[in-house]
Amino acid sequence: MSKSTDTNSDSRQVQGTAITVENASKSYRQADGSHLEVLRELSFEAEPGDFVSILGPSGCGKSTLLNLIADLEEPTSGSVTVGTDDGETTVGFVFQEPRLLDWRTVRYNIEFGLKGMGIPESEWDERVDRYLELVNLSEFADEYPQSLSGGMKQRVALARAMAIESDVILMDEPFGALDEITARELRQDLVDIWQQERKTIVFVTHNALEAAFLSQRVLVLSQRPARIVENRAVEKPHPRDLDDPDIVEVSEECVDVLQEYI
Ligand SMILES: Nc1ncnc2c1ncn2[C@@H]1O[C@H](COP(=O)(O)OP(=O)(O)OP(=O)(O)O)[C@@H](O)[C@H]1O
Repeated sequence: MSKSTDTNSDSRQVQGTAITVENASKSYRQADGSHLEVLRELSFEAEPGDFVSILGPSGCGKSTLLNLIADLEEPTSGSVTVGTDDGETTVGFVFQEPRLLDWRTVRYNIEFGLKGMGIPESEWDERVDRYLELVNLSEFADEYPQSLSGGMKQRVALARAMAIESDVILMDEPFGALDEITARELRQDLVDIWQQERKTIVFVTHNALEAAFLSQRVLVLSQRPARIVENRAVEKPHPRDLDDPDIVEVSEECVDVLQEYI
């Protein structure tokens, strides 16, 4: 895992890993033998500890891009490198649905992720306690998910992803199913956690304002076959407000580009 210190205003000890995507394309073979071209020659880089959002129309290939970064799928051409070519890297995923085991406690749900990653049992208690504290759920460790609100469940999912201490966290519309007030709270919490942990985060969303608020960089994808039609740095340091004119301006620019390429 690479460690370095960055120079921007969100500087903390950086824990994450770089991502390099070079001319990556992805096509799927369909039942009738034809090919569905989903991603076309995408190139971008994320520095260790960056927060990058991917914004794009429905079905353009955002989840496919996350799968390439997670090494769950191979690009048809081009390359996707997380960390160095030879190093082992780990990724944590957070999805739109929290995907918790409802019949198991919050603590067990996080331990289950640790077990899956081969983390020694002797470390589980410390990790679970630490990451539940980070998401403000310490007192809910022994509760079952059905007694938690949607926002709390999503916090557990975030703690589970963080607890494996992966190099990269991939988030696929994690707040898309939450009401706006809860989503606002979680966005701020995510920024706070990111500033403390400085993992590399790639965050998929349909919401341009969310992307502008959270990230250091917003990549806008076109309709399929998706290309990167905007690669926009967001210079404003955190803490940010959703209604800050600089953030709103970035979001409006991204929406304009989206509209052009839909
Ligand atoms: N394994 C697969 N085999 C065949 N086609 C696939 C496969 N995975 C994804 N696709 C197709 O690729 C396209 C892009 O899917 P993907 O889920 O990446 O889009 P998305 O931008 O994440 O969508 P949404 O915004 O609706 O979440 C879709 O047409 C989908 O049907």
